[in-house]
Amino acid sequence: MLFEGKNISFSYPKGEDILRNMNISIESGERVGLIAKSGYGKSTLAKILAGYVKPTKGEVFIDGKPIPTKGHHPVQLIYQHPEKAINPRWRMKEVLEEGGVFQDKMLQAMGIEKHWLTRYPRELSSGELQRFSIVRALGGNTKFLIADEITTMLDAINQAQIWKSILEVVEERNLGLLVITHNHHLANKICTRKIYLEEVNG
Ligand SMILES: Nc1ncnc2c1ncn2[C@@H]1O[C@H](COP(=O)(O)OP(=O)(O)OP(=O)(O)O)[C@@H](O)[C@H]1O
Repeated sequence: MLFEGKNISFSYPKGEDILRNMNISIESGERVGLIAKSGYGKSTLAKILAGYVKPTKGEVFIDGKPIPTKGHHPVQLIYQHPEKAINPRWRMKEVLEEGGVFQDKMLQAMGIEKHWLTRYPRELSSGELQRFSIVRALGGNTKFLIADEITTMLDAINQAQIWKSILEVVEERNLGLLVITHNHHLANKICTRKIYLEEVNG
């Protein structure tokens, strides 16, 4: 499968253009690092690619067709701040079910303890919450995964463990992965290709 953002431009109301005619493409099985300095528009691009925000110009395609707006979105975004992406009124089991049926082995791989499932988001740390948003994003219909600075709140050991588990799933299911980061070391370790947003933004 081929995932493409074509001629994407974007500006927030009353703001200047953040993205200008930029193009990006990712094939299944590729792990692409998207690197740019803070405030350059990485998270904005992530939201556009995952269908949360409509670009001012341009479109997002899978295999040459616009992505359907209904049903499970094949491109799933994991945010930097999980608390912004999780309904505070749901217990964690319901949060996970939003992504479809989840497997026990995924919970284990992400280091999620069974008794956390009956807790509310406020009863977990950000690192623990992030593990849930990763499992939710890896629901069965996901074909491409966008990880937007997802492990910045974790210590080095947990960061390595979580990335190892994500990469196992990505490889097993031949998913395409976009890793948004300003950490060159992480990108070098994980990615098969790197894109510098400053270079591709027109
Ligand atoms: N909802 C919004 N309304 C107006 N401006 C916004 C909004 N969200 C972000 N911006 C501005 O758009 C620019 C790009 O923001 P974005 O979050 O995409 O950058 P980023 O590259 O992901 O930054 P960081 O690495 O610091 O997370 C920033 O200057 C930001 O202040």
